[in-house]
Amino acid sequence: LVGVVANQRLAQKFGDLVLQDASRAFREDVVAYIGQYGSWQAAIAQESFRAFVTRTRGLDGRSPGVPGTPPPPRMDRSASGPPAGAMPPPGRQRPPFRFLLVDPAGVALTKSSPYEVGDAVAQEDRRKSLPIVVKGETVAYMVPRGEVIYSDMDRGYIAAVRDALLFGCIAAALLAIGLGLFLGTRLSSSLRTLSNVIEQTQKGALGLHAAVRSNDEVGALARAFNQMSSELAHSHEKLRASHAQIEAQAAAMHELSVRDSLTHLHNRRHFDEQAGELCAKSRRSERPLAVMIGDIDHFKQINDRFSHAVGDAVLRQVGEVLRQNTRATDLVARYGGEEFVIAFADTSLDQAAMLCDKLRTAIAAHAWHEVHPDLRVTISIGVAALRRDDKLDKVLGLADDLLYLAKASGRNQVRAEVLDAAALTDETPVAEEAGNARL
Ligand SMILES: Nc1nc2c(ncn2[C@@H]2O[C@H](COP(=O)(O)OP(=O)(O)OP(=O)(O)O)[C@@H](O)[C@H]2O)c(=O)[nH]1
Repeated sequence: LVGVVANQRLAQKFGDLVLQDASRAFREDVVAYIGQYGSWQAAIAQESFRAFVTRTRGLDGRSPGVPGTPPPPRMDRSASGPPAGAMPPPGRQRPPFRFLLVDPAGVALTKSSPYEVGDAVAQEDRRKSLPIVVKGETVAYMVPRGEVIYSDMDRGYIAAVRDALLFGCIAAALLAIGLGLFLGTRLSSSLRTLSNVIEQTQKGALGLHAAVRSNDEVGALARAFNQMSSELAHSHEKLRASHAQIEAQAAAMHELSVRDSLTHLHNRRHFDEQAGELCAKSRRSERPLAVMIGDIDHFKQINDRFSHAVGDAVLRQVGEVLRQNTRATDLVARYGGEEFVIAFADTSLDQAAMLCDKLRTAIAAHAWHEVHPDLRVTISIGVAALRRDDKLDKVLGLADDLLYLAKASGRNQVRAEVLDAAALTDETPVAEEAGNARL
C-alpha cells in the first residue's frame, strides 16, 4: 500500500515539475514576444508566435504551446543541460505541454481545441489559467492543455525510482515480517515461561520465579509476578509457622485439659472418655479388659500428721510409681483426692490382680523416708474385669466395692472380683463377701 501511494505521489510530483518547466518556458516566450511588439495583436500582425519562437529559440518551428503543434518527446535534462525550467539548447527539447493563450477578457488568442481564436473561453478552463505579466500588467493568461508526456529519460528516471521504491517496500516488508516473527517468538516464549510458573504456583508450588529478563511489558509482568511469588512464599511460611505454633498451643492446652495438675496423670474426665472407648472396643473384639481403683490408706492421717505438702508429695510419688510400673497401653489416671484408677487393656482379671499386687508392693516399698523419716504409705486396691454387656460404670462400681472390701479387710491389699457382680448389692456389706474374693 505504501508502495502504491508513493508511486502515485512520485508520478504526480514529476508531472507538476514538467508542467512548471514548460509553463516557465512558454511564459518567457510570450513575455518576450509581447515585449518586443507592444501587444499580442501588434505582435501577431508582425510575426507569428511560432516564427518568433523559432527565431529566438532556434527551435524547428514547433514551439512549446504553439497551437496545433503535437507535443514532441522531451529530451534529457541532466546536470550538464540548462537549469530546470529554462529552455534547452536548440533542437534538444520540446516542452510536452501545449498552452491556450487567453486575453484578460477571457477571449482565446490562440487556437486550441475546442477553441478558435476569438472564442470566449469557458470559465471552467480559465480556472486553471496562469497570468502572464509584462511591465507589471497582466497581458494574458495561459491555460495548460493536454496531458504530461514524459521523455525516455523521464520514463527511465521514474522506472528507476519505482524500482528503488519497490525494492524498498519489499525489503521493508521482509524486515517487518522477520522482525514480527522474531519478536512474536520471543514474546510467546516469555509468555509460555511465565504461564508455566503461574500454573505451578496455582498447583501449590510456592516461591517460584519466572526467568524472563526482557525490559518489555512481559518482563515487567514477570518481575511483578516474581515479587508477588516471593511475598506469597514469605506469607505462607509465616502462616505455616503461626499455624504450627497454634497447633502446638492447642495440643498443650488439650494436654492440660486431660491432665491432673498435681500428678500429671490423666484426669477423671479423660479416663471416663478413654476407658469408655476401651470398654466398647473390648466388647467388639471380645478381648479382656480389667479396671482397678486404688486408694491410699489413711491419707487423711498423712496430711494431718506430716502436712498437706507431704500429702501432695505422696500423691505425686504414688502417681509416679503407678506410671513406672504400667505399660503405655494402660490408662492410668488420678480419679480424685487420693484415689487412682487404671484400665488394663487386653488383660484378664488374674493378670490384672497380679499387676495390682505388684503396684501395691512397689508403693509400700517406695523410699518414703526420703519424704519424711516416719512416713509409711500403703494402698488398697479393688480390681474388676469387664464382662459381656457390662458398661464402664458397672465395672468401676464393682472395683470400688472390692476396694471397700480391701479397706474393710485391713488395707494394703488387692481384692479382685471372682463372683457375679449381682452378688454385691448395696444392701450386702462388702466385708461379708470377703471370703468370695481372692488376693
Ligand atoms: N494433700 C492432699 N490431700 C488431699 C488431696 N485430695 C484429697 N485429699 C485428702 O485426702 C483425704 C482422704 O481422706 P479419707 O477419704 O478420709 O480417707 P483416708 O484418710 O485415706 O482413709 P482410708 O481411705 O479409709 O484409708 C482427705 O483428708 C482429703 O482432704 C490432695 O490433692 N492433696
